[in-house]
Parts: sequence; structure tokens; C-alpha cells
Amino acid sequence: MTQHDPQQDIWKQQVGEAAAKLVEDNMIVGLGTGSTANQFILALGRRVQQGLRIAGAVSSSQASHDLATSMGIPVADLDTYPELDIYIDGADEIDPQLQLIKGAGGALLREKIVASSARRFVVIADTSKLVQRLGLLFPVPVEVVPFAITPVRKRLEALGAVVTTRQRAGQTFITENQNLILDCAFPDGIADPVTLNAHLHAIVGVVETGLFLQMAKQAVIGGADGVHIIQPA
Ligand SMILES: O=C[C@H](O)[C@H](O)[C@H](O)COP(=O)(O)O
Repeated sequence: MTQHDPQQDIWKQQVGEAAAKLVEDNMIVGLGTGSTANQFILALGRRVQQGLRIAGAVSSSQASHDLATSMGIPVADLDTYPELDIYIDGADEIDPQLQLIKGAGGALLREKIVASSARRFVVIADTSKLVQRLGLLFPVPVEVVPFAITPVRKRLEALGAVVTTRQRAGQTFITENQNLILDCAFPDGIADPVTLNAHLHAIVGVVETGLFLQMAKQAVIGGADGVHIIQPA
């Protein structure tokens, strides 16, 4: 895990503001989860207060729902808005093809559902999230049905993962979907994310993985030399 740099908070704020400018009147907007997505939600809320009229928003977590609502953003659900114009969210790792690891905050399943319902997914991050190979900094979170946790763990270990059950505040972490998360570390990184993701999804009891592949169309990256837009290599 990278060390926290106070400068990162400023970069997150800058990318949040840049991303909020991508939202146009009458759009339906997907709201990500995490400290970077929070900066986007705050910036979007300020734009809404200044007169931007979005059609509606769908949130990927209760925390984002609460923050958005407090900012005056009208949040509904996927039953109301099954198709979104844009989804904006952070990531834990971003490779040159804009393949992502997400889910350090535990929201990966709803994030992937909302992302896959959007015509355009823009990932936002500071430069610390950019990697050449996925898996060297963060484990891949795998959301699992609790009933299946032990057989799934064994099958993940057979794939070469070093598996840890996600904890938070000394307790087993339970997702908003009442599932568990097995964090799968790959000490040499992930040579072929597409194949690994297929193997993970073939395990019965796995609900979703934190590998977001061929989903992000664009990255807005903040760093020492300002905010840059990156397209997949
Ligand atoms: O479950 C959490 C999400 O995938 C976050 O978007 C991801 O962990 C990045 O969070 P942050 O912007 O706080 O680094």
C-alpha cells in the first residue's frame, strides 16, 4: 500500500472538480464510492447548487448516497434509472489499458453494477494509483456468498492467491449486499487480468470481483503537473 501524501488530497479535489465539469444538464449520473469519488460528489453538489440541473443520480453505496443527498443531489435507484449517461468513480490501481482494481472500500459489487449501467465510465484518481501491472500494490477483492466462503477460499488459493478475509474495526467485514470479501493478493502481480477474472467468476459462490476490465473509457488523473485526461493505451 502506498504511503499517504497530503498533496494527494489536493489532487483528489482537483480531479473531483474536473470530473464534475463533465456532467451536463439533464444527465443521469452514477456516483462512485471512496475518498476521490467524495470529492467529485462535493464538486457536483456545488454545481447543482449553482444551477446545474441533472435529471437524477444513482449511488454505488449508502455513504455516497448520504453525501450526495446532503449536497442537494437528487439520488434515486437503478429501477428508476436503469441506464445512466455517465459514471464517475475512483480506483485503487489503474494500468495503461485503464484496467482497474477497485473495492478497497468494499463497494465493488454495486460499483460494478452502476458502472455497467452507464454509457460512459470515467475513472478519477491521483497519480499514486497509476501502475504498469495490476496487483502489486493492492489485493483483488472478491465478494463471496457467506455460505460458500471456505470452498471458495480453497479454490482461490489453488489459483495462487494469498487470501485474507476482509476485516474492519476488528470484525469480519460484511458488504451492503450481506456478503463477505476475500482479499486475494498475488505477490508477483497479475500477468493476465482477463484470464484471472474469468477463473474467479467460474468459482461458484463468487458474486463479483474488483477487477474492472474494459470498462473505463477515460481517466482523469491529478498530480504534480496538474490534471490530465488519459485514454486506454
Ligand atoms: O470500494 C471502494 C472503491 O472501489 C473505491 O472507489 C476505491 O477503493 C478508491 O477509493 P479512494 O478514492 O478512497 O482511494
